[in-house]
Amino acid sequence: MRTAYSVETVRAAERDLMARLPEGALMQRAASGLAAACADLLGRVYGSRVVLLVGSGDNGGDALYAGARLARRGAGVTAVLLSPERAHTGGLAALRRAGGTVSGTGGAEELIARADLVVDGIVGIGGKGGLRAEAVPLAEAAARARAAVVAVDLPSGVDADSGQVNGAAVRADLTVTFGTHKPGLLVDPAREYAGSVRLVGIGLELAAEAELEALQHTDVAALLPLPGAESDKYRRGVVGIAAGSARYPGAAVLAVAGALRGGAGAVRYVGPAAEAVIARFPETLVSDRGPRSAGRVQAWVVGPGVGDDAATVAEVLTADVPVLVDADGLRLAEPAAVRGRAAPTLMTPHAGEAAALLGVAREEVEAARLTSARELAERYGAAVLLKGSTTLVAGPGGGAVRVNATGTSWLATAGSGDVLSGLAGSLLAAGLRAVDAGSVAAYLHGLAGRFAADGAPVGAHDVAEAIAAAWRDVRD
Ligand SMILES: NC(=O)C1=CN([C@@H]2O[C@H](COP(=O)(O)OP(=O)(O)OC[C@H]3O[C@@H](n4cnc5c(N)ncnc54)[C@H](OP(=O)(O)O)[C@@H]3O)[C@@H](O)[C@H]2O)[C@@H](O)CC1
Ligand SMILES: [K+]
Repeated sequence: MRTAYSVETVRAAERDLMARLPEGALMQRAASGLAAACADLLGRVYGSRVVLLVGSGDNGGDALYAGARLARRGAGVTAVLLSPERAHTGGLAALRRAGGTVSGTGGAEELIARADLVVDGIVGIGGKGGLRAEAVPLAEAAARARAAVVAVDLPSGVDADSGQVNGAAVRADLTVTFGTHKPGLLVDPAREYAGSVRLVGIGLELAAEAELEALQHTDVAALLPLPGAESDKYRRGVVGIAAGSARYPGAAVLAVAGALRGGAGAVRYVGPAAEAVIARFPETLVSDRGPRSAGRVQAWVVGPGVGDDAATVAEVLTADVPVLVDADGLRLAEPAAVRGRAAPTLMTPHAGEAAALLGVAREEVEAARLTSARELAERYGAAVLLKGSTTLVAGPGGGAVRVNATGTSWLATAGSGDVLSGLAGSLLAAGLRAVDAGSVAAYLHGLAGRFAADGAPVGAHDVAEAIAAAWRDVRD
């Protein structure tokens, strides 16, 4: 499991560790990891041109000490000091001893344009608000330059805890982060500024709960429902799909396609698209008698393509089994009916649907994805899967939010969400907790999207078909 901790937790762990270590030891650990990453990126350190962008805090100190290490290996290192009188004294002395030079901000843009590597030590976890005005031209020059850009701990200008970006921020090719990932490195929009992320261990012991968790292959493998020798189809769980309409039969077909690959023993379809479903998937149990009379299921999926069928949505919400609400269902569900449910609920909005549920503009959700997912989960007393290039899954009781990074932009295709809801519903029926079902489904769905796309456009049915390959890959 990859985890990310809040700045507050990092600060507390830093204090504990600093009290036990000689002064400056922690910064040396950070600088040594940073210098090694820079050297890897440069390939040949000797003779390379390195520019350090140095702010007034310890983030700048890390950059200066790492610059000193590179200078000792023969790099030409220049530090651009944003506030010369407040730059880290020890770091500055080390750089000078190693033969590095110092410059003010005048002329910095030309230095950056000629550099092989730019190290962004403007600001780290001590940053507040967006990048300050004096730092903006430097970030812009770095973006224009052909140099590789390495961010120290975080790309300067992004918010460590929320992943929000207010105004300009540094765009990095690589971020070298210390002790733990920070939420902003895993959540969009900040994540896009970080480039690839390298974690350097510095010995922090993080006592509090993580803010974010990102499942990896082994975590997903451990959560996948596998049939035992005793399992029959009913013990493996039956998932009910209340989706589709005369106008949108495809949503039903795609939700069933996802559900058949999610590990439930059987898929029961209820609604007006039974013919289309059966034609494509003859193994589906179909019924046109409404959810309540359809026979026992262990979880429901309601909403994809149901159009204006509010009655079906309301009926499913009264079920005493887990319910996944998606698409039209999110618009039609009575908030009180969701909040009043005793069994778990999983809501799966994209940013636009989440915005409608929260009564804000779509842009606000996109700018503050983590806060929005948490807020929705709390308001509705439900687990919330917020779709996007980094899908988030927040639980109703707070706690760590799951973030999924397997997604690909090829998944932004019509019907892909229907496949995801079927898949997640199937995992719910097989007995996974709502947050686990959502995050395992997002993981498999993202992976399936990558396999199906392989660099070319895909349709949602291709994604559904590739889910089996995603399972196999995870279990390998
Ligand atoms: N945690 C750990 O275990 C370890 C942490 N380490 C390192 O320490 C870093 C944290 O250092 P830190 O606390 O000195 O804060 P830092 O990020 O340098 O920024 C503060 C300075 O920036 C300024 N400033 C603020 N906002 C700004 C903005 N928007 N735009 C521009 N400037 C802004 C602010 O100015 P002021 O408000 O005072 O005028 C203040 O002077 C951490 O990220 C990691 O790199 C490692 O060395 C070892 C292990
Ligand atoms: K930085």
